[in-house]
Amino acid sequence: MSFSEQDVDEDEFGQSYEDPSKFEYNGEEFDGEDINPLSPLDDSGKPRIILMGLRRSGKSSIAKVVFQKMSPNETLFLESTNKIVKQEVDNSSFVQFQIWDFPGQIDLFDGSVDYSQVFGGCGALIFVIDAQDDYMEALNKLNTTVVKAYKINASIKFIVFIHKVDGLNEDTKMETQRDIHQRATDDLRDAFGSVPGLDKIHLSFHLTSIYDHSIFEAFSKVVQKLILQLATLENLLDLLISRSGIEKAFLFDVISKIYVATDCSPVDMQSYELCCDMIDVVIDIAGIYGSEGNENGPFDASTSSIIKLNNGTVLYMREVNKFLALVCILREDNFEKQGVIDYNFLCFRNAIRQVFELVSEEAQPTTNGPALAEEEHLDLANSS
Ligand SMILES: Nc1nc2c(ncn2[C@@H]2O[C@H](COP(=O)(O)OP(=O)(O)OP(=O)(O)O)[C@@H](O)[C@H]2O)c(=O)[nH]1
Repeated sequence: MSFSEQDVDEDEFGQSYEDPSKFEYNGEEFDGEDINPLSPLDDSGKPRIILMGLRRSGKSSIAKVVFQKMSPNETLFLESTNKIVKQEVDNSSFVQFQIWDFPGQIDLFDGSVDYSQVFGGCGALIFVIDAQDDYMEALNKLNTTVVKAYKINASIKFIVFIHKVDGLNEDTKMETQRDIHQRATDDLRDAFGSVPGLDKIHLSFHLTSIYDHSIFEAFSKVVQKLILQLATLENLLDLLISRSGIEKAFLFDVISKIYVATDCSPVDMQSYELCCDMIDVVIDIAGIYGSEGNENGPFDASTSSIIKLNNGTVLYMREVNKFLALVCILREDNFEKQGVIDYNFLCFRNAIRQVFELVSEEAQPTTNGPALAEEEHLDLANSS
């Protein structure tokens, strides 16, 4: 991306930038439709995420709270699942996939289910362990499930949700996580003798609860494992924040509040919660005061919002497309150069569009994604 001399203006800080209106991508809006950044592994066209675990561990509650906006208290009345429930996550969502919720009582060896088909097309397997219960039986089932699934499909990503941690104090939480991590990896090591390659399995562990944002955060990490262009998106966000005086930036799937990427600085739960709350506020306000004729719902490419907190922090949100929004956290003094941030955002948005356009053009995208995130391809302005 480059621009010629005559297009350049200077702002009051002596910072030069191009008229942002020129950065509409060939005058078209990037609506993100028909692009799924996740790669399908079977002929359904959507990748599959499987939820497994013992009975009453919380699997259906997770799927309903995250993707059907059920309130956590309502899950108290959920009936036990007695057959595999398949849920499509695709309406109004950038990341499209299927969730298969397995009944807790299912026996992996009773022959009633064709597991080569189930695990063969699976992208990620989430095993849910109830941290408020005795977890020895759950650990045994985790081990047999991982071994069986890995034998069928060695590319599955395995994630363990240590769930219902809302009932535990901080010390017990940490101790439970350490203990489960230790036992689960030891059990897998013991199984190494029988299955070659098992030593390469990596289990990730997340402490989760449906009563706070931890379940959204953990699900974001799961979805990110399936995004082929993740490294490229992260590099783009790193470049954006370093040039714009931003402290933290999340690229959100607006409706699910899953973040599809963030910059390389660590995520703290409070920042993530603040950004989620901002999205809720914007959706509510846009729902009330937004234009009625907007067929895309409350959001379009020109939606933006600024919230100034009384601790000198600014939350800044910009729509990337119909489904995606960038939410940034920055210091109020750095927001004085909003023109630079806006300019950089438009470069960023174009780069994102190019990443996904290239991917949708390529039948077999490469694991690293296109090399767009290199500085010479992205002429960002520098806020300092
Ligand atoms: N305290 C707490 N309770 C939870 C949490 N998640 C789920 N629950 C409760 O756990 C119970 C069981 O939840 P379900 O979602 O039905 O469990 P499941 O794993 O789908 O159960 P099966 O369908 O029998 O396999 C419900 O009463 C939920 O309200 C959580 O994060 N914290």
